[in-house]
Amino acid sequence: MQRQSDRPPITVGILGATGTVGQRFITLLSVHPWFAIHVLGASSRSAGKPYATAVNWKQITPMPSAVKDMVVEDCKPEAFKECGVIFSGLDADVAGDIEGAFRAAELAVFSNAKNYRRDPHVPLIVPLVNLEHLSIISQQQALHSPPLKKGFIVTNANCSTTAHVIPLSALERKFGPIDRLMVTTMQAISGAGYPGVPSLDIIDNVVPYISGEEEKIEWETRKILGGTADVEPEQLVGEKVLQEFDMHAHTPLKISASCNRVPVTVGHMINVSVKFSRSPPPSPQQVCEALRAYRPSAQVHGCPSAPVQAITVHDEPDRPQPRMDRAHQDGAGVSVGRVRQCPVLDIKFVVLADNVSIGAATSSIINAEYAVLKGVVR
Ligand SMILES: NC(=O)C1=CN([C@@H]2O[C@H](COP(=O)(O)OP(=O)(O)OC[C@H]3O[C@@H](n4cnc5c(N)ncnc54)[C@H](OP(=O)(O)O)[C@@H]3O)[C@@H](O)[C@H]2O)C=CC1
Ligand SMILES: N[C@@H](CC(=O)OP(=O)(O)O)C(=O)O
Repeated sequence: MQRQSDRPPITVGILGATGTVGQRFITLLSVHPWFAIHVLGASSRSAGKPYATAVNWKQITPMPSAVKDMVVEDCKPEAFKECGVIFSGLDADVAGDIEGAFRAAELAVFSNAKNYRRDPHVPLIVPLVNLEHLSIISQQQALHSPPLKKGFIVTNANCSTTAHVIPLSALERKFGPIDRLMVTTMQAISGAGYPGVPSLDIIDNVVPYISGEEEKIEWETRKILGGTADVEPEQLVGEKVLQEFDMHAHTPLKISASCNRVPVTVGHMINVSVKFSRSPPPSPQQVCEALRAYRPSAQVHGCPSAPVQAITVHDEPDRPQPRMDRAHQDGAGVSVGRVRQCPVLDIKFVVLADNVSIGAATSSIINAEYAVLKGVVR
């Protein structure tokens, strides 16, 4: 079989290319071994302008020269019809209609937006956790009217959900199901896009509310770790495939999330406390060993953007910290620290993830890499 690295690059389009996530897509894809940026799309405010004029570039690396003169397109499928893959960093207010139209036009869409995450026939994939859920794409295509041959939508999760399900997946694979879970987030300002939270609201402050976030984290965690949780029975066409991976089919996961916005630019930190179904629970040392040994299928299958180490475990008592640890491995993995016994549940720890990289763009890219390896992108 011919390897992807021996083939011509796959042309890709980026929707929402001027935004926080779109800019990270450009940074990562401009040096990608398989994908080549072909078209950039954004709102009518940006369309028709050269990318360098339309965008307010906020990455710490310079804008890649190859995109500077590309003229930004409206997000209409015709301009993207040559693309093998579409990455979407669209504002959720418009992502539903636009991504739906791209799918109907037989385009393969990898989305960061929340709009389709709860659809039972759309995979919600954190690539260091549940790449196997990609297998429900064929059902999504079959159910579309008319049935689709190449078009589909794959979503990745909320950035906080992504951060904590990675260590949770490592623990469940080693020690069996988690029974219950409390998470408290400290979310960076960049999570709200640009310009995001007004400076007068966030400097010298913590805001203990992010609209819709707690419900999303609770629901998404159950869909990712529990396969089909909360899906109405009549919608369960994807059930058969997902149940195979569902550790919670008979032991529903109980989860409570509390979300806070903190004055950090990039990097979501989450305090996690877990109770395992099994008794006695693993010790903190066993937990650290399981986290360090975790090797998700993105690594096993050789996805080029997968981090070498999925979970970096810190022994220092005051790590991870956003400023010091978010850039580790280009933000493609997560960092865990302060693994210790919890006197109320079993074990508690803190996890840090770059919300724009593994929390968004990097996840989409690894999902697409895996889809290429599996022949789903044609
Ligand atoms: N930031 C983060 O950490 C994360 C974000 N997400 C999700 O990713 C998506 C993008 O987020 P983010 O980059 O932060 O958002 P931004 O607000 O920074 O960017 C939004 C993008 O959408 C485009 N857009 C807005 N309106 C329209 C329209 N009517 N038609 C076409 N394009 C439009 C904007 O183009 P223009 O510049 O022309 O207005 C811009 O490119 C959102 O759905 C968000 O919820 C998910 C995980 C993490
Ligand atoms: N709401 C998240 C980022 C985000 O956009 O999430 P979602 O894609 O789930 O709407 C944050 O503010 O940090």
